[in-house]
Amino acid sequence: MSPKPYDAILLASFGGPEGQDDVIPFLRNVTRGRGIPDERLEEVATHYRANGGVSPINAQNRALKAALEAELAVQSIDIPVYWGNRNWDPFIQSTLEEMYEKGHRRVLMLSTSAYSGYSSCRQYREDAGVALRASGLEGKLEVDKVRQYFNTPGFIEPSVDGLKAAIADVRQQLAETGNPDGRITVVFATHSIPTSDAEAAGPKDKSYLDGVFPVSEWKATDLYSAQHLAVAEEIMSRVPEAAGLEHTLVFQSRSGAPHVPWLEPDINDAFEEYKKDGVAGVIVMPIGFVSDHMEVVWDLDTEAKDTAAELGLAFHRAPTAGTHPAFVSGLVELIKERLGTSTERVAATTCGAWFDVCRPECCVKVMRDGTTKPTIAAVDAEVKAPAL
Ligand SMILES: CC1=C(CCC(=O)O)c2cc3nc(cc4[nH]c(cc5[nH]c(cc1n2)c(C)c5CCC(=O)O)c(CCC(=O)O)c4C)C(CCC(=O)O)=C3C
Ligand SMILES: [Fe+2]
Repeated sequence: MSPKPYDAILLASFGGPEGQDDVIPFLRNVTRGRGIPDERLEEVATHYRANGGVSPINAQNRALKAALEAELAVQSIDIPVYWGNRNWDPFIQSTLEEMYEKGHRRVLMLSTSAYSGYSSCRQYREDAGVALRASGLEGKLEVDKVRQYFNTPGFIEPSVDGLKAAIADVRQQLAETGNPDGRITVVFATHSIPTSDAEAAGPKDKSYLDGVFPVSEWKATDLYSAQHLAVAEEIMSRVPEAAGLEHTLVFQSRSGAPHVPWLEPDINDAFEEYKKDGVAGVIVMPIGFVSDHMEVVWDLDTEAKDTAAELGLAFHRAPTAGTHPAFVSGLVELIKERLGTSTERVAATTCGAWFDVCRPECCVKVMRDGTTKPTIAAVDAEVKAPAL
């Protein structure tokens, strides 16, 4: 897409509760209209309750916002960063209203979500589309979106550092238990999603992917999984110490009704299989996430770690990108790309730079009433940019 003089950045994220009283209202916001059983909500509430009702995600987003502001200042790029969430205060709609009141007219949205898919990409486009419509700012405030960045060097590099440290740690753990040559599996972990969402990920007409991520390169699976597999392979190839280690992609944090199929295997079930196969240690690489939020500290550092301990597997969980300097400067590169001050569209992996503007019916989700929600940042977006 041709560059534009954006006048503000919207850091868009998931949001999380900030105290015990927020937990249930937050979970209701997340699951509204999605058929998540009450028992699952009660179960997830206990993860937040154990942490004082506070999700780590908001502090992590405040830190990311500060790190982006600092890097923009170092590079003398004069553009303010605002923050808004899908599920908790400050909500995307109130942030967009504030931005408009302060005089901004061309906003570039940057989300804390790296891959294609409904929850990861399209739902952020809907959040903005719905907010513009509900606030009456449709046609008055332009909101575009930074491309999905799973396969940018800035997203990959923190995991390269993390994998190196993890291998050293697990080797040490195994040596201490008298098994220095024990088999290690590198387990790349991401959020499970319904298989129907995985199949709908990316442009509906897959021929749009020719020259970006041709179907011939991800024949065996869906686009969401294929993007993760490409990232996993790229990380493995950048770590010489990982040569000879096996690696897999697993899924975590499944919700939804039991009869609805979600991507598998679950990380805990996978650990049992590895144990049976003679694996001695696991390295968990949480590549599906951008910060060490609740899905990481609970589902991986608590549940999966416990499973590993019960099975007698050595365990190490690598950090997410967080505020790693390579990640922060990589995000600034993506902003510069859209401002037109950097012309290089960087991409790592066999997959090329993703779309700035989504192709028709990308990651489409039809609601229960048969309609789709208003979106931005797509060739078929319902909410049009104003003629400025
Ligand atoms: C792909 C994906 C990402 C990764 C990409 C991205 O980062 O965007 C992600 C991130 C996150 N998911 C999070 C939390 C939750 N996700 C839930 C439910 C769901 N997630 C889904 C998918 C994803 N989720 C889906 C298909 C559902 C079913 C309901 C629905 O279709 O919406 C529920 C409901 C209860 C439950 O069943 O778990 C909660 C509480 C938090 C915040 C953590 C914190 O508070 O620190 C974060 C960053
Ligand atoms: Fe989630």
